[in-house]
Amino acid sequence: MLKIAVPNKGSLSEVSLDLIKKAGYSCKRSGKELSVVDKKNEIEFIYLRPRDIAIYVSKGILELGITGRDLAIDSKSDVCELLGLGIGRSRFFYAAPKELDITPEDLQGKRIATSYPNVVLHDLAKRGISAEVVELDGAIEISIRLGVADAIADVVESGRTLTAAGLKTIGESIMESEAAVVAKDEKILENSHVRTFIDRLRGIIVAREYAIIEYDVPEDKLEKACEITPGIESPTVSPLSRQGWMAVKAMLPRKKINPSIDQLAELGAKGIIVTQIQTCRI
Ligand SMILES: Nc1ncnc2c1ncn2[C@@H]1O[C@H](COP(=O)(O)OP(=O)(O)OP(=O)(O)O)[C@@H](O)[C@H]1O
Ligand SMILES: O=P(O)(O)OC[C@H]1O[C@H](OP(=O)(O)OP(=O)(O)O)[C@H](O)[C@@H]1O
Ligand SMILES: [Mg+2]
Repeated sequence: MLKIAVPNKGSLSEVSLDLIKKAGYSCKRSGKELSVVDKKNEIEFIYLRPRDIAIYVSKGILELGITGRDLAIDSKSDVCELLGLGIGRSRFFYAAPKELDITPEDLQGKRIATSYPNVVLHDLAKRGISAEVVELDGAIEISIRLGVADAIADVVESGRTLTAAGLKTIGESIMESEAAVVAKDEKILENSHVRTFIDRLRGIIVAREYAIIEYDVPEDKLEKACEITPGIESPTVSPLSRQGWMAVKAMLPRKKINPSIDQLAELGAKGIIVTQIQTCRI
């Protein structure tokens, strides 16, 4: 039976489990079970701390895992990413008290608090900076005020935690992260259950990024309309019973929905409808 590690807590847990559920798998725990078997799909979902997932996968103990790219890098485990999931997105920055006017190069000889020691040590080495890395488990932002560090390196999402602690980022982001499906290597794709799992998750991710747009348009405006909604391969075009009018249907990136509706309406399109996609295979 295929064994897949899923995050048991933290920022990635709920979003990953929701994605797996929408892809038609049953992985929901009723209590504190450490694993859930989906008999129908022959998969065992193992609940692990996201930080540990890449370790089990790299050793070949579990075939797949869902973890953060940054956590996998920091664990120094040898895993490859089969699919970025577009959830749990974050950036990783150095930060210091907002009144200090410093750059990462000024961190020489300083104490830097972080939960990602390997990421930070690697970045400091790249910059040729020697600094002390103070490893903490969480609440990193308060470590400067409490006197154990001069600067921090941490995950930033909205930036609200930094602002609340009177800190600001310094320098460019060191790393961008999202949740991803990881495996020991790509050979695992020879397993049909693995391919199905990846394809189904991809279906949900693509469905979240696209919508279906449908509208009617005068035949002489069809070419221009198809340029606005080119779809993936090409739009579906069918004649209306009303002479001189065509119906068009296409997939459209969500970000383009409103500007495209404006342009189509301007062109003379009527009955423009946009619907959500639940899942897809493109
Ligand atoms: N706002 C966020 N805070 C922390 N991690 C985030 C955030 N947004 C996305 N992530 C990602 O979630 C993963 C960290 O998850 P993890 O469960 O280890 O820590 P956490 O979410 O801080 O949970 P906790 O501190 O409660 O254990 C990383 O991949 C990180 O990039
Ligand atoms: O930019 P923001 O949206 O504010 O999010 C980033 C913050 O969230 C996380 O902390 P978390 O809440 O997990 O607490 P922790 O520090 O104890 O891990 C992370 O370590 C940052 O502190
Ligand atoms: Mg945290």
